[in-house]
Amino acid sequence: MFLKNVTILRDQIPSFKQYPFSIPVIFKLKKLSFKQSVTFFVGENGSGKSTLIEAIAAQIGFNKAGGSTQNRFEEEHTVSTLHNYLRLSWLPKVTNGFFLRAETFYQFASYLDQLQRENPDDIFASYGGISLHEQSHGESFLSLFKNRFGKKGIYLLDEPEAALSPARQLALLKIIHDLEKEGQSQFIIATHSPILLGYPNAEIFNFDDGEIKKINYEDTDHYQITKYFLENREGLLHHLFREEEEEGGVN
Ligand SMILES: Nc1ncnc2c1ncn2[C@@H]1O[C@H](COP(=O)(O)OP(=O)(O)OP(=O)(O)O)[C@@H](O)[C@H]1O
Repeated sequence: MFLKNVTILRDQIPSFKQYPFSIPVIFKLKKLSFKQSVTFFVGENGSGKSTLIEAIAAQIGFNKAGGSTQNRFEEEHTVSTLHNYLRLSWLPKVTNGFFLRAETFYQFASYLDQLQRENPDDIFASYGGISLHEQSHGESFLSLFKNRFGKKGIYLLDEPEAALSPARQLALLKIIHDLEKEGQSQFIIATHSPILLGYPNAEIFNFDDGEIKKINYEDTDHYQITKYFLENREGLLHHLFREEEEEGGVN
């Protein structure tokens, strides 16, 4: 693994009253240390996972909307300035890698199409041989993982499960495992997937409760809610729908 610590330069932050510094986990963050080659960020929607992973990616020099240090496509979504206030500690430093942002993957695929049109080189060769637009969403994600990942590098993935079937999520676990066992890759992954989170020996950081804290796999909501749902589906749904009916019953 390469990235050891992310430190936030708190004394340089102009105001904690505005996004992204007002997000509770960012407000409290001082330093995050990585001990394993695979780290997961989990937490409720809106808890700040994407904001932090995007800032780490930007501080490495990756395109904030997804891609590597070479990719320079225009992102349409607003990005935070958090990266300007992060210090990354490496041992050793790597610049190779990729930032997968599920949200902007479509734009990234269009950018590759444009590069392919404008360049004599076969740009698609690193992405499975054909345009990512000509593959299904899930196929294109997996093509990226299989073909573009591999060299010594750091891979930041924001909700990679977004397009992947459960079987393909298992395939991604295998790809991560193969890359990690060679000791050449580090992964930081924001996810809601109980399958991905089950990766062995990963460190999981929970963004709930307003502070980033380590959590065991079995203690995550993702594990517990999924397990409970699968084991008690009928009862849980009955309870859930009855509560809803009772709440909306008067109308
Ligand atoms: N560009 C923005 N401007 C202002 N607030 C923002 C912006 N982007 C995100 N936020 C807010 O910051 C908070 C954290 O958002 P973020 O996208 O990091 O959450 P997340 O944990 O990745 O959520 P999810 O699991 O839904 O992807 C949310 O409350 C969100 O509304």
